[in-house]
Amino acid sequence: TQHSCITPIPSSPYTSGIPSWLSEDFSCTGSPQVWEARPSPGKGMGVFATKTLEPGDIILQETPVIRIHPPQFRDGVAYPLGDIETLIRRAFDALSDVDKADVLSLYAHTTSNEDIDELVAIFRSNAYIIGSDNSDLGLFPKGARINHSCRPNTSQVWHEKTGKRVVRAIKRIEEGEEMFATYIPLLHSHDVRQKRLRQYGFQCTCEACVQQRSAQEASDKRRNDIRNAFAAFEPQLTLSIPKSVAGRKKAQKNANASLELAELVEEEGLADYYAQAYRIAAISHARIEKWEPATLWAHKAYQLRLVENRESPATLELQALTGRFIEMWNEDLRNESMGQR
Ligand SMILES: C[S@@+](CC[C@H](N)C(=O)[O-])C[C@H]1O[C@@H](n2cnc3c(N)ncnc32)[C@H](O)[C@@H]1O
Repeated sequence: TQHSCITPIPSSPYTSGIPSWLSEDFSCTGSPQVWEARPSPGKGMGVFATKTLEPGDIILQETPVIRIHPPQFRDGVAYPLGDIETLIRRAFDALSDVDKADVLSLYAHTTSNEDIDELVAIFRSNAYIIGSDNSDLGLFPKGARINHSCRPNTSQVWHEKTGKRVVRAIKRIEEGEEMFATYIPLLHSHDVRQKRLRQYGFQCTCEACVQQRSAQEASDKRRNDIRNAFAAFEPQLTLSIPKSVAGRKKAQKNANASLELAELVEEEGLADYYAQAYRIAAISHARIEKWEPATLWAHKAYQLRLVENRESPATLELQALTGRFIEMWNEDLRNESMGQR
């Protein structure tokens, strides 16, 4: 039996196209359950690790018990819940008694002055956006027990092909530690995040939100700097190597800034953003023809994306970049050794 679920990362998969094992349907079978649901002080139920997990380990893979396609649903825009009541009710009625009981046991936040259908309230508190174009909503009774943190240690990816949502560790999680996901975008200040989370009916008491004021302010500044840096780097992420002196100087400055960005994201512990920062460091070093760091950063970003999804455009792009940078690095090494002869 297979006891761990770490996607194998080959040491040199970059040579030609997609390695055969990548196109196989990897699924983690026979792994023991690595989590348990139990009360989490101040947060209702929560999900806790029953063994120590490493980044990339699969925590659970789950098919939605209810999946609906609300018309005109747009990610990021509050949806009129009344309109989806019929869809939810119809899907619920078709469930087995066991599944119905599972759904009805989920937490539902309501305020005293609202008259809201129980199922709709359950959906509002627990449903995740899914679908290849983020156009559906899915209810996952096991994953729904994972509480929110503004410094999460898990992330989840929806796989349209398998119809499953895969939750993985993105940091080392010690046995007994609680697992957290994020319900909101995290590159915002404490106040903005709290406001967003109030829409879900709770005041966040995660480790990032209960820090002392000075630590809070430092964290706000880091998140703000990271968000600005991501935006500022966006137009610079091309592989063209600047020729002018001014262009080269700017590219050198950017390469240094990209290292600071990677450090900042790590310092803030926003593991969901590591791959994005590492990709920026990779491309920024390629633009100054520093092929060794370019390769190493691209490889780091590739490894993270690979675990998330083997076939996503982001993964394939990083695979190609790593291969290309390795070739350039090799050429440098060859030229160096010729020069020494
Ligand atoms: C998707 S459910 C998570 C599981 C839930 N704790 C339960 O008992 O089933 C979301 C609800 O959990 C609670 N919760 C999640 N994260 C929290 C946090 N960081 N701080 C306080 N409450 C939280 C809130 O009541 C929220 O509406």
